[in-house]
Amino acid sequence: MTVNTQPATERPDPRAFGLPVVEQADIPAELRTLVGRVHALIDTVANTTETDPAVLAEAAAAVEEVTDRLAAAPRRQIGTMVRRDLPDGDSEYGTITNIVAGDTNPAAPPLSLVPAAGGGVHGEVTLDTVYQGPPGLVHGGWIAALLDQAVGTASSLATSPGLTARLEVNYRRPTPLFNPLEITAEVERTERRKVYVNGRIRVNGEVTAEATAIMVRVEVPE
Ligand SMILES: CCCCCCCCCCCCCC(=O)SCCNC(=O)CCNC(=O)[C@H](O)C(C)(C)COP(=O)(O)OP(=O)(O)OC[C@H]1O[C@@H](n2cnc3c(N)ncnc32)[C@H](O)[C@@H]1OP(=O)(O)O
Repeated sequence: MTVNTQPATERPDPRAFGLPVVEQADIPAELRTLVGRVHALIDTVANTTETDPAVLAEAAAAVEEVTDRLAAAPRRQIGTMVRRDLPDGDSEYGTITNIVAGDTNPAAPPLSLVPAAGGGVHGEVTLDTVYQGPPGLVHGGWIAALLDQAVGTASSLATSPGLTARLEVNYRRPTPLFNPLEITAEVERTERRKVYVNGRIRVNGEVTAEATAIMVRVEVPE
């Protein structure tokens, strides 16, 4: 079995594919604050018991006004990437609106995956009712999404970026909302362009879901 790990320097630069790159450090603090406030708005709207039509109409008009004001500026190009410095001195790219870990996506949970001391990646996130499936529990699709992101990031950092060809999730226990979820993933082995990766979510040290995945590394044109 070959572990065919490419050094980080061979990772493709998204600019070579015509994708704009934003430095994470250059994202304005005020935009981050706005993203957090909009997430709070989503959570609040999803849970409000307000029924007064005047209050609801006023809120909708206020949101529309802010949306129109921000829409006056050009939208980002689809596929815009963000380059992040990692604690180990390496760096990674990800789409800036990635639904699981995008810096500017108010629907994304505040998940940051970083290299783990023993290899692979780890991150921690606490989910609110925006991600609810069964009462008080994280939606199974979102559990898969978190694991997909973790195995994809582990594969990308250990080798080079790829697409998920296969993801098998084993839901062992309910994954609760409002509890810190510890997410880890690591590469098991590599065969040509296929990267076999394992990941899991733990709550209070107990595994609630685990995944095995095959990532297929994207071919970079010469
Ligand atoms: C630029 C910078 C980007 C930075 C990104 C940061 C990432 C962050 C993390 C993001 C995380 C989020 C991630 C997401 O959300 S990724 C989004 C969800 N995934 C997709 O949309 C993928 C859709 N599928 C495809 O595009 C193609 O099928 C792929 C690309 C996967 C392969 O098509 P391609 O034509 O390229 O390759 P090939 O057919 O020559 O096959 C090559 C090898 O692979 C083996 N194989 C193929 N399929 C399967 C399968 N289903 N099970 C088992 N094995 C499979 C195949 O047998 C062969 O093996 P071998 O003959 O060598 O033994």
